[in-house]
Amino acid sequence: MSVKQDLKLPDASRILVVGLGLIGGSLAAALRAAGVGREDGTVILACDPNVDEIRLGVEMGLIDTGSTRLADVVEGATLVVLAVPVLAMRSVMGELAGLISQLAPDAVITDVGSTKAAVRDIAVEAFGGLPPRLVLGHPIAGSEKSGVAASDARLYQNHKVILTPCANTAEDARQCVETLWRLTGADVLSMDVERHDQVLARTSHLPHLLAFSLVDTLARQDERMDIFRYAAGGFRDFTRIAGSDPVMWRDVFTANREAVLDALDDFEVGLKRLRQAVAQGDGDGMLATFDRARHARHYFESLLNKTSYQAEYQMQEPNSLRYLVAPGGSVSGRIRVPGDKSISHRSIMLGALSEGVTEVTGFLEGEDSLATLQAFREMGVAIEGPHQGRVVIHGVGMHGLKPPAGPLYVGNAGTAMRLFAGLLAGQAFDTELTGDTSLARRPMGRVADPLREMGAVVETTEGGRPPLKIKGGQSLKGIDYDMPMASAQVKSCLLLAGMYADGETRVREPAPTRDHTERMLNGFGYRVEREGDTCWLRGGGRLSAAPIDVPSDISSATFFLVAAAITPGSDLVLEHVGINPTRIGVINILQAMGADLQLHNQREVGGEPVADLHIRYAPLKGIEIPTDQVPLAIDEFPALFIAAANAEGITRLRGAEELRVKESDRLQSMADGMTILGIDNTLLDDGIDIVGKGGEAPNYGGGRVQSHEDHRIAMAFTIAGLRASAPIEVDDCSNVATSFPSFVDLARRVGLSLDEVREEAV
Ligand SMILES: O=C(O)C1=C[C@@H](OP(=O)(O)O)[C@@H](O)[C@H](O)C1
Ligand SMILES: C=C(OP(=O)(O)O)C(=O)O
Repeated sequence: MSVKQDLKLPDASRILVVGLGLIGGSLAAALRAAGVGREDGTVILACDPNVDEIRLGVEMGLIDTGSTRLADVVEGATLVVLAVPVLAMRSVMGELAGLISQLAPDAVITDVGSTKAAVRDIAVEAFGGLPPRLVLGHPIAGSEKSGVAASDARLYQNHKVILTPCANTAEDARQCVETLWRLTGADVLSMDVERHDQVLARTSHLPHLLAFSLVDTLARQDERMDIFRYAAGGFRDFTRIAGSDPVMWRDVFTANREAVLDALDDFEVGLKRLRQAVAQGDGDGMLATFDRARHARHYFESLLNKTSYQAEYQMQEPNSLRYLVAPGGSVSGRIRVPGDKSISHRSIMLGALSEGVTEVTGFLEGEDSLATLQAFREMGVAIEGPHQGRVVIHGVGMHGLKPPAGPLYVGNAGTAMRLFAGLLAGQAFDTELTGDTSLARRPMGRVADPLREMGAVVETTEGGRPPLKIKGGQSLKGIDYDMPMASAQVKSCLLLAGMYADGETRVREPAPTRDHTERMLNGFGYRVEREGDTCWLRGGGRLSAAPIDVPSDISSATFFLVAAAITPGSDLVLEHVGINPTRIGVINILQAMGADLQLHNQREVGGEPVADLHIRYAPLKGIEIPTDQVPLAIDEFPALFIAAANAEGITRLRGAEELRVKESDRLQSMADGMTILGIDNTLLDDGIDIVGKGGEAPNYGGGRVQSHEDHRIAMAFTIAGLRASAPIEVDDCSNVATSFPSFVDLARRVGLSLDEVREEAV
């Protein structure tokens, strides 16, 4: 479902298109198709040096009238669109500047040039400064065809238009140009002029240059007839754009010379590397490049098509997926939730650093673990998949990673950033780790400080926040570290750095935390010892590839355990769930509350215990959560709070201040949402008291709650719908894809009544 703003240009506009070619003509055609002109009295005019183009434009019904002379058509124009090649802009703007007094008083001017700094500089020269009502723009659409005859009303539909407003650009003028383009069906976004030119040099100008060059090179060769006669789809796909307008492209390369040369230099480095791999028959080198490219293309395509959560942050658009949960129902069936997130991250990390090939099954194809996978591809590791949870990692050994070309983006994943910090501190090259807005708020001093004690050079921003800049080539030494908080991420970070350090790295934890890193290191032949609350390893070892079967994530299973536990009539089996003793706090807590939860078919897969969990509804009672269970259930509390809201009596949680530094402040986010639903709660610094009514009637009302960029908050309030008296709406739910991409499907399959609403940013 999509909610579209009612788009409208002011009545009786006079839109003047200067340059009636493919771009200007298609704009006019799209405006006509959107009804502009017929009902609202808007006139569309054009100016073009070619009288035939004007005549054709009128015949095609695109424009009302036109002229070859600007002076004939400027009178009273409210919106002027300069759709001429970049280098023609100088004379057109110069002429327009002389006629400016004839435009309507608040007239807006915009352009469609493919490079923006050059157009801005021309405007400054022509108008003696940048007019506040000039909004520079660039529709990213085109075709190898040219001329008004090729106009296409759908040319801009679902394409991007980039506006590059400057500091003095009037906001109402920008809005007017945005409306103009949105009427054509385009997505409009803004960036600054310089960034636009850099980005376009790489994504548009460079590919055009390559296509022109390839076709020209082949066309000069003797056997050219044969080459073109037998050209297959690949040649056609690659060279389609070599049929584009030469004048326009000459202008683009002239106007954006520096950025294009930078892009070309980078390309030449990559091409040389690939040439060398081909010359030396370096199959692994080729595979690494092709595989990285193939997946990068897929990854970025999903970002651009906005099928992914990260897209919303990278494109700087608000998170706009809302869940609508109908009240009531019950859950039943037999399901398998996706693979464990913690183990999935680690499988890629250790697989990449191993000698040999690691095959992973059950890998979580969620955005957090995919970000880890992508980061290793960017460091030269060949990784096949994921395909239905299967990933094959061609390990490069402890010292085989290559410097990435830019910052490594790990999205929403705290685990990725903290574990990477340790691993990258031991590399020979510099790196930078960045993440989304939620991750940018999370504390990284907890890893940066002990890493510095080990001799690492790690820079954070103020308050120890991301991005992290890690200097390579440092010699690390082992430390004996007493962790101030119970954190598996800090422990794992130090163990990973410890592999690159001199001597022993020892970590003492104040309470047991998940031990997947230790188990997997041992499974890969890297010895980690433990005595009581301390574990340690010695630097300088090696990892040998080993197969990994990732069990289902108990943290994802939790949402359905709680759903069944609170809903009369429920009976559900969750298959193949990881029940590592450091993760089973949720089982212990639910059982202590009176849940009818049994473990069947207990077995071990790849060093991790698993079981099928069978849960049936039984009345729950409020309890004091034992503090030793807190680290063992740390990610499960949002869902457990919903269990508490349906239990009889008060549930008290203490010693859980770590919840405040997750994807959101989970104590606050849950308290806010519960208050909206009418669930009685008292928030403390390190915990919360929740008063549940028990019984089988609805225990609270409905309402609209926020996820605060936190997947677990979103899912917790979704299952709350089962016992609400009215619908619950949960805002900001795209982040669910970070850990549980199939959540909605599975929720519906077991019996929740749940709709997804996607809203366009307004
Ligand atoms: O090591 C891990 O995979 C994780 C450790 C926990 O974080 P902390 O180490 O910050 O407690 C947990 O909350 C996170 O979801 C995953
Ligand atoms: C805290 C979580 O993950 P991370 O720290 O990796 O962002 C989580 O998944 O609940």
